[in-house]
Amino acid sequence: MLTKGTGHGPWPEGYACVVLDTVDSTMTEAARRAPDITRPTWIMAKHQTAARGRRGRAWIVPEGNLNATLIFRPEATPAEAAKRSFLAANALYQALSIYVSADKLALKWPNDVLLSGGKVAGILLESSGSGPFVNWLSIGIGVNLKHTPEGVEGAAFAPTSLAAAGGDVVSPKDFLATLADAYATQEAKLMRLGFDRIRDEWLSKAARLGEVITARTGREDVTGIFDSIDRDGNLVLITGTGPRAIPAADIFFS
Ligand SMILES: O=C(O)CCCC[C@@H]1SC[C@@H]2NC(=O)N[C@@H]21
Repeated sequence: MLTKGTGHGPWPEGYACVVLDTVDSTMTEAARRAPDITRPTWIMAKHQTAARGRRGRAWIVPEGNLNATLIFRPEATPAEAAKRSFLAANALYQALSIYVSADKLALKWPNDVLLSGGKVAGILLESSGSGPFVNWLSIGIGVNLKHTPEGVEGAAFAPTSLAAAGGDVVSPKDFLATLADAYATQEAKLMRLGFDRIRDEWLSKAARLGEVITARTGREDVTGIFDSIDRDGNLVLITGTGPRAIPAADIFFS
């Protein structure tokens, strides 16, 4: 059972953790360290000067929020590696539910965590490799623990924070310890039971499942009933012309 972690450890078996004061981005730092990584390593920074979000957006990081990247070598194809975003979302849901009532939390495809309807956490995946398997995978995670970022423009979901939603006070390092534990459990589940079980867990926490939503792909807006995610992690909408599997989009609720 997941319990509150402390930044003093222990870290999950086989994992390492590095805590830095200031970096440009923990994603960039992970890529710099990639050649020397011999075991899964969490890289946390108290401050980031050039944090990035999905689709080239900036990520605003007031002090007291979590900035961390897990880098490891998953021995997976790029498509298999990409499914790790669902593991990360499940782990975030579990970790956050230690500090705030779980009925306020929901997962939004592809990889956001909502708290009282606002975005409390985001996930960014990056990988490198030219063969059939990725050489390394980085899972970047930002969690608004203490502060709600200001100046976020054009977001489909307004940001919120654990503090704003009445959650417990927790330091980034203590939260990371809880999250690291939850993520290691997800990896073990993937190895033992396969992606279907990860997907089922994700779907059980999904926002607006069975309801009408809109996916903005960049080329078109697709509106339909949110039916499922498929075995590749695509969003499945039932539209007026039949089921559509959507690999990448921003989601809007009606
Ligand atoms: O757009 C999103 O929702 C993803 C945001 C990911 C932000 C995190 S903070 C830690 C890591 N370092 C970065 O530069 N980005 C990710």
